[in-house]
Amino acid sequence: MASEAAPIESKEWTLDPETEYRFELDPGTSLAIKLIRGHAEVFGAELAANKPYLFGSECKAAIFTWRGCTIEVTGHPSTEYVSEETPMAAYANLHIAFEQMRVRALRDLRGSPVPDYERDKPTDPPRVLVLGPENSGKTTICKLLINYAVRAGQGWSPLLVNTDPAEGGWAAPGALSVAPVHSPLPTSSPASPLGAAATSAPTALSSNALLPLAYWYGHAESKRNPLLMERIIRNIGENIHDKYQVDLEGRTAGLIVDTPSSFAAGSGSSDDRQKLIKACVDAYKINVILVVGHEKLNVEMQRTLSNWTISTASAYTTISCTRTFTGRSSLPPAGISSASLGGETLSDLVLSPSSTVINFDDLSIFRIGAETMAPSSALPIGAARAVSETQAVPINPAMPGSGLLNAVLAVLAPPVNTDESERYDEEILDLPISGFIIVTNLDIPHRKMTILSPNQGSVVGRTAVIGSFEWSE
Ligand SMILES: Nc1ncnc2c1ncn2[C@@H]1O[C@H](COP(=O)(O)OP(=O)(O)OP(=O)(O)O)[C@@H](O)[C@H]1O
Repeated sequence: MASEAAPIESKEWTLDPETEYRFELDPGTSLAIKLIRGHAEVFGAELAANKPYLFGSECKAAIFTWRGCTIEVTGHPSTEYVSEETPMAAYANLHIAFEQMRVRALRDLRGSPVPDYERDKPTDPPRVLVLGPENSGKTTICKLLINYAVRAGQGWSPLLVNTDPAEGGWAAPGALSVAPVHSPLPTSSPASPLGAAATSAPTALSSNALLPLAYWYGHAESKRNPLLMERIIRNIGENIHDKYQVDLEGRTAGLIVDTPSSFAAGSGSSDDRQKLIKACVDAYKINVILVVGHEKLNVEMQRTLSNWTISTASAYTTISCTRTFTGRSSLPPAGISSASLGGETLSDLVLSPSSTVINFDDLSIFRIGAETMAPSSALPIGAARAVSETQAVPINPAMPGSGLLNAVLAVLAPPVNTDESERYDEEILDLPISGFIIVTNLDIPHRKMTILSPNQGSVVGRTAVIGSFEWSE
């Protein structure tokens, strides 16, 4: 029998007010952090005292304290140090400004008296678009501002919109999503930067309160199919609009939109980039653009979108993070038997995907656009595409080279309206995701395929869409 690993020694760190303990983890290692004295937070989510929090999967994060604290760290991070230079004071100021906007919006909605000094101030809640280069800390700022809003004690549930398909928000990479956030979002692993949600986590979790609405884009890069990206951005916007029509108070909490780094710069066409930024501005009625660490983009935004408040936040330069499909749970360092990972008890985090064999005809599978798609600007003048970017092309699993083996597919929700006369050609683009499957085996002679799914529900009769993500163990 293998002997248990010897407990790893713990180290105490005493942090002065407004400083942070930063760490980075190597692959396969984990770290447990316990708050011993004082108050501390990780990207805006408060740590409870005397409870070990587990970090894994090459996580890179910081424990910040406003008033000083002592933490106990168990594990061997590849880098650890205390930084006195943090952008937190600037972020807190932003939060205060947004909080005032929310209060004014709610006061206006309820018809409450307005103090004289506030009479000329706008009454729109903050609808913030966060732009910036790769690893500049965009997702972190979104999370922090959302966490401060939900902690304000006013009952706000701001919407967090994720338009970064490489990240996938609460769904799998390739998805764009939105969810109202009711409680602080945890940090534990770069594989699930926003924590788990009902659609991606085991059923026992408290984070199941988070119910995102997600659409399938299917690729990591926005330049692959900007037209489809734009359509999904607008679809999410329409859903938000519909929600706000029936939830007038909910609207006053505002929203925060995380974007991919390709919106700030990149190898794609700058026209497409500008179009996608404008699609976000229109679809989410953005009134604040927050540019993270990108002076040139800040100036460009001021020029093109002169009516908005543009703020620049200082960037945190980072190493790149590996992201995985499911965000497997990390094992705690030796000596730590119970800990919380991303706000959840470790024992609740065992995923149990189910494998099923289905007939080829049980599922209708499509690809949106052609498999390889040159941008429209690269086509010869006058040339038309054989397959348009938003055309749903059926895939026959019996055809060799279908690309289905090991592919990640999004299973779409059935159309709400089943009236045949209401159907339209591109309807498939407007259906949200209801789950994911991976094709693990194709048996062409018997016209059967094996699928692996995190959900137990049947997919028979459903529509699934392939993208460019492949599953690998
Ligand atoms: N103050 C900090 N101390 C330590 N790590 C940090 C700090 N701020 C952010 N990070 C880490 O840096 C990494 C990159 O940050 P983040 O994901 O927010 O950047 P991003 O701009 O959204 O990245 P991408 O371009 O991939 O979308 C994350 O792992 C995050 O946890």
